[in-house]
Amino acid sequence: MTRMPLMAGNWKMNLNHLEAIAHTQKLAFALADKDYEAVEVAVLPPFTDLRGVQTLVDGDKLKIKYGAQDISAHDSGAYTGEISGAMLSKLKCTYVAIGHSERRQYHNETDDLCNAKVKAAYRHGLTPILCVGEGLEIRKAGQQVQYTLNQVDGALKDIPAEQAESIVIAYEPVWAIGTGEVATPEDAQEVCGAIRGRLAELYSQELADKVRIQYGGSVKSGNVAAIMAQPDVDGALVGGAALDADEFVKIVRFRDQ
Ligand SMILES: O=C(CO)COP(=O)(O)O
Repeated sequence: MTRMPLMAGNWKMNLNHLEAIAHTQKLAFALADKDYEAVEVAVLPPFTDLRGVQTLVDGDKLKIKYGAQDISAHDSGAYTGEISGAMLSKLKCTYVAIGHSERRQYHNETDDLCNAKVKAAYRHGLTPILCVGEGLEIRKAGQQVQYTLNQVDGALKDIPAEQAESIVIAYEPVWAIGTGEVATPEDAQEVCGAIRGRLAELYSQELADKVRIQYGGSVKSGNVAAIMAQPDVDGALVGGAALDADEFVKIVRFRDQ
C-alpha cells in the first residue's frame, strides 16, 4: 500500500497576514510540479492568515493545501473567540489540526473535546490532523504506546469508518517538540506502527493501511529522511523548521536529503 506522504507546516502563533503571503509565495516559487506529484504539501497558518493564503492559492492555482490549527466543537452561536468548521470550509481549508499538545497543555483540551472537534471537522468536510503523543514522564516510564493509543481511542469514539479512513494522525512526542531533541526513527516507528495496529483493531486492516500517520517533533532537513524511511511514518508535522521556506522545501524533498 503506497500512501502519499503529507508534509505539513504548523506555523503555530507566527507570521502575520503579510508575512504569511510572502512565505507562501516563496514556497510556491521554490516548489515544482514534480514535488507535488511525490508529496502533498500543506501549511497550517494562524486563523488571521487563512484568507490571505486562500486568495493566493486560488488566484495562482497553487497546489499547496492549507488548513487551520484548531476548530470549535460548535457550529455557530455564542462562543466568543471560537472559529467554526463552517467558517474554515468556506475558506476552502482542507485540513484542521486537532488536539495539538500545546492546546492540550495550555488550553486543557481533553480527549472528549478532541472527539467533539473531530466530529465538527467531518460535519464540515474538513480533514482532521489528530495530534497525539506522550510527555517526558510517560516516556521515561515506558508507557508511550499505551498512552498514545488511549488518545487515539478517545478522539475516534463513535467516528464511523467512512470518516476515519481519511483522518491523518500526527504522533508528536511532547518532549521532542521545539526542543531540538528529535525522536529516533525507531522511537517514531514504534508508536506510529502501534497507531496503525490500533486502527486495524478499531476498524479494519484495509482502513489502517490507508491512513497517513505523521511524525512531528524537531523535524529538520537533516533528520527527515531517516524518519521517513520508517514503514509506518507517512509524513511530518513540522513546527519551527516550517517557518524557514528554504528548510521546509528541503523537508518536502526528503528523498534528496
Ligand atoms: O509541534 C510541532 C508541529 O505541530 C513540532 O514543532 P517543532 O518542529 O518546532 O518541534
